[in-house]
Amino acid sequence: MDKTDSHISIRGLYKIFGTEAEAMLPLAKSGMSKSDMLAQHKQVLGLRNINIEIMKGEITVVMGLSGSGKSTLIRHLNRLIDPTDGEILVNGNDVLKLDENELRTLRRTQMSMVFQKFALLPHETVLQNTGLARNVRGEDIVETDKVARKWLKRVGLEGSENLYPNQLSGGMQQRVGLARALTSDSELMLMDEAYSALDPLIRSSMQDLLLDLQKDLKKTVIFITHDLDEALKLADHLVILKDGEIVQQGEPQGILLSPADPYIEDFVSDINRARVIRVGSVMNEDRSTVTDLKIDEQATLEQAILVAQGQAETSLTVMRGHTRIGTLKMSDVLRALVPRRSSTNS
Ligand SMILES: Nc1ncnc2c1ncn2[C@@H]1O[C@H](COP(=O)(O)OP(=O)(O)OP(=O)(O)O)[C@@H](O)[C@H]1O
Repeated sequence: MDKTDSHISIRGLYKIFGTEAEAMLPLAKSGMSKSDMLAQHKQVLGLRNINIEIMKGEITVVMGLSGSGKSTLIRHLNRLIDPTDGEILVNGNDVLKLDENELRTLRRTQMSMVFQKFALLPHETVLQNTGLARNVRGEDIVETDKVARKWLKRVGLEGSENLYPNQLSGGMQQRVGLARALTSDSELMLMDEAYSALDPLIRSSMQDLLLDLQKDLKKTVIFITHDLDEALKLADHLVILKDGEIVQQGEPQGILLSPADPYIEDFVSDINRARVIRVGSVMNEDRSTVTDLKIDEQATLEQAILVAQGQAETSLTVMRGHTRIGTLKMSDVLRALVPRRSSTNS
């Protein structure tokens, strides 16, 4: 991995909530469980030894159940919370060493947030809400309006500029939240359960919109969710938290195909694998078998099965653009459709 591509480095991060946090650190480092620390010392282990490289231009999804530490982790990035131990580097700068002024500048210029509850100002119009971050920074109003209008159009809200938030549906309000983050022009977008309050269809279209925008924008996005389908759809890099610890992180297809432990196996067991696993993750690189039946490496296994018309003996030629990059055998597809289990009796 090229270090220059790292946007945020989180190294050895620990967070313990309570009056004796510092004193608890050696216990947390020696592996005392969260429940023991709570029972014996009345201190809450929020995060333990978190190490993540958040790469520029990627969507990093942090996923975990309620209480796993997602919000605690994201709040460290803009220093709404200080760690008990560890380092956070943003573009190589240690955020723990910033003074109040530098921190304010970091929050206003380098980061934008999209929240689940939209956080729109009710007495300001859509256009004013969208330009908020730039207005707070004291930027030229005419230019801000121009940029805000551009992004409102891009997220599908052209014509709604003069409406007020309560005149919009939830999905539209979330589009304003997204347009506002884009108008602020920060390199980093923090999206905290941003789509969790939306209806499934609207949620799905907002996910598509983010992926579509990301093709051009290549922002660094940190997306928090407790929904595995959403995580698998959006993530370039997926971090799975449990009880304040990372259980597994990596490229989502790799996690699906090689879950690190029974917790992750359980987590991924309900996924519709045919619709989520991609041909490129399952193919072999043998290019000697040439067949007329072609499939793109980004296609899902379901699409591959359709192309092979369900014939078990068929092989497909896997393409990246116009280049042949490998072969997909239906036997490999079948194996990938059955979740890997580390223990057969579980
Ligand atoms: N200010 C605090 N004081 C004490 N404990 C806290 C505090 N903030 C968080 N915690 C604890 O830290 C752990 C992680 O909480 P956190 O809110 O980060 O989880 P989460 O994954 O974001 O959950 P949710 O999805 O419900 O928001 C929990 O055990 C929580 O009770």
